[in-house]
Amino acid sequence: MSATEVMTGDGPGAVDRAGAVVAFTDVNKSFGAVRAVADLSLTLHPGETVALLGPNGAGKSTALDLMLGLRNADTGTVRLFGTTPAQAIAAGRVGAMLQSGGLMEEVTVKELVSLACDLHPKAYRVEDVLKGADIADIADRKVNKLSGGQEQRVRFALATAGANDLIVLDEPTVGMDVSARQAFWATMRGQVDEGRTVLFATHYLEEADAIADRVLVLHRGRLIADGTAAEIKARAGARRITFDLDGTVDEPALRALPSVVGLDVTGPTVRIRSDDADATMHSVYAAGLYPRNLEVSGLGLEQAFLAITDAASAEEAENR
Ligand SMILES: Nc1ncnc2c1ncn2[C@@H]1O[C@H](COP(=O)(O)OP(=O)(O)OP(=O)(O)O)[C@@H](O)[C@H]1O
Repeated sequence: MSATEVMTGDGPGAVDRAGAVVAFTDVNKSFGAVRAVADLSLTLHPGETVALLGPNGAGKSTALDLMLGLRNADTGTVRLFGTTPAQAIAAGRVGAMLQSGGLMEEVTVKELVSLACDLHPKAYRVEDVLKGADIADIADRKVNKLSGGQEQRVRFALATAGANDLIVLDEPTVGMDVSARQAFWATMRGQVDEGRTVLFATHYLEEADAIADRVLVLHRGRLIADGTAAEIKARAGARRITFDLDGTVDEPALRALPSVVGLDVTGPTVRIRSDDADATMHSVYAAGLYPRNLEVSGLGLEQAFLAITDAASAEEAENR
C-alpha cells in the first residue's frame, strides 16, 4: 500500500455521512506557503471516541480550530451535525478543551465554572460539573494559583459544563501526572458511555491505543491513516523480526525478501519489520541463511505510527 493512500478501516468511518457528527469535505488551510491541512475529508459518527495523532506540525490543532469555527477553511466545507461549526456551538452541542487561550485569572474555579454553566444552553448543575472534573476540592481557589494539571482539569470542566454531543480535546492530559491522567480518562469514559462523540489530539500513543476506538493519523496536513489501533498496527507491518547472522550481512538481499517493509542492521543483528513474518522467515531459510537468537514480536502503536509517518516522509521525498 502506498503511504499516501488513506488506510481506512471497515469501521464506522467508512459509512455514509447521514447523521454525521463531523464532516470535513476536501478541506484545505494554508498559512503562507505552509499547507497546514491538505485535502482533508473525514466523517465522525455518534458515539465514536477518536484519537487524532501526528508529529509536531502535522496540522492537528489547525484541524481542530477549523472544526470549532475558530478558523475558516481556504477551500472545502466543515459541517457539525449538518450545520456550520458556529451554529452547532451556539446550539450547545459542542464542548472544547484547547491548548491555547488563557483562563480568566482573578476569579475562583467555581466562579469560572458557573460562568460556563450560565452560558451553556443545556448546562449541568455547577456542583456536578465540579465533581465530574474532580475539582470540587479546589472550587474556591483562584484560577491563577492552580498547578498545570489542575488548570487542565478546569479546562475539562469548562468543556463539559453542559450536555454536549461532541467533545473536542486538544492534548487534554498534558501536564497531568499518571494518576491524574487515569482519573481524567475514567471521567471521559463516563462521557462516552452517555453516547457523546469524543475527538482528542494527543502525542501519548498509549492513550490513543487504550481509549480510542478509531485513530486518525495526520502527516503534513494529510490524513495518512484512519482505522482502529489494531488495523493501523497491522497495516504498518504487523511483526518485528530480530535475529543475528554470522559473516557479512547482505542488506539489499534482505530488503528484497517477501513482505519486508522495514530493515535495520546493526553489526550482526538484523531487525526486520514484516507484514507477513511467516513468508519472510521462510525466504530467509530458503536463501540458505542461518538466523540465530530469533525473536518475532508484534508492533506497538508507537512503532506503527513511526513506521507510517516515516514511510509518508520517504514517499514525499521521492516525489519531490
Ligand atoms: N497561525 C499560524 N501562522 C503560521 N503558521 C501556522 C499557524 N498555525 C499553524 N501554523 C503552521 O501550520 C502547520 C500545522 O500546525 P498545527 O499547529 O496545526 O500542527 P499540530 O499537529 O497541532 O502540531 P503540534 O503537535 O506541534 O501541536 C505547522 O507547520 C505550523 O507551523
